[in-house]
Amino acid sequence: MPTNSNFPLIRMRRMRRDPFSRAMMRENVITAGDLIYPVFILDGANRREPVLTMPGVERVSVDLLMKVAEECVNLGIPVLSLFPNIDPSLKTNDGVEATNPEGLIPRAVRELKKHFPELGIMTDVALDPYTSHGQDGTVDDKGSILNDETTEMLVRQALTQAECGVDIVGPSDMMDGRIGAIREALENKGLIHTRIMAYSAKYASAFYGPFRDAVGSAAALGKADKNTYQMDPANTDEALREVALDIAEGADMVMVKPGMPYLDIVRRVKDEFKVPTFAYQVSGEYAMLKAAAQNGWLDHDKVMMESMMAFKRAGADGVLTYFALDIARKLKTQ
Ligand SMILES: NCC(=O)CCC(=O)O
Ligand SMILES: [Mg+2]
Repeated sequence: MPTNSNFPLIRMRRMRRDPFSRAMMRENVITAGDLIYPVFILDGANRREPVLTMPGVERVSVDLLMKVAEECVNLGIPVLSLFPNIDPSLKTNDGVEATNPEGLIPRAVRELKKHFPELGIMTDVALDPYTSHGQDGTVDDKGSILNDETTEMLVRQALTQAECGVDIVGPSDMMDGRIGAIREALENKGLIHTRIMAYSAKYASAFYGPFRDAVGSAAALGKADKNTYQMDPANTDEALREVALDIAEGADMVMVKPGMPYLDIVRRVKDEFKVPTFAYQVSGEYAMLKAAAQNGWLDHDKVMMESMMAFKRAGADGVLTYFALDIARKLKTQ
């Protein structure tokens, strides 16, 4: 026995013995209010297409999106986040379709706000669903992603979204200076209530693979990578610098992405800045858990809830997750 042990005065198992004492000492809880539900949408009416690499996830047309929104409201999920699958004929080098006020996302936002004014709506500010090459910005003839030209387009995209009533814009592109540029443009237009959730520490991750199938940018991107703007998975201090810059530029909330493999970053960001901090359990994380569960290798609901608890324990104030409906339904029956 080590000399500093107080055994048997201290028996850690005493408090774990019964459900009531486990409940008394539980440090974290999961609620529906922690969830943000990312939804893929496409043009047309009464259309739904399964995303084959994300079992249980579909792309839906705007009319069917209303049913999804209704379920979010009924389950107490506060925010729905929209991602578009854009018709290839509308894609260009500069992704200008992202600024079309009659485009898919603006139409969806107006429809949602008309029917569910109390539901928070978040939109992605990024050009990859709209570009012919699948990068998040304008590409020059040497293949470089142009920071400042891209930022101008992102500002126009964010204003288009804010003008049709979106509550939260989520710039996910990792261009330098875009949070400040978007915040200034929103203020200048009197759009002072539009919240910004900055994808501040977004890593160049292979866990995004299924998402690129879902929005239809995978084929265009091919074998290219996003290493010149998204972060190197080897770094942590750099994430803190990115977050500090986005807060200084006017972000209301910051995000770390991916989620489970980057919980160390979530914890460092929360400890350092004490601002609303979110994590994105990305498509590849979802696909891994779903595939293992489908094979009978993992218990679906248990790993889903445990992964959510891991985000809470790491300090996340909320999580964007494709499991959001499943988690909220489960909470309701518990
Ligand atoms: N801007 C949003 C994403 O890139 C999501 C990635 C994923 O779910 O894999
Ligand atoms: Mg940055």
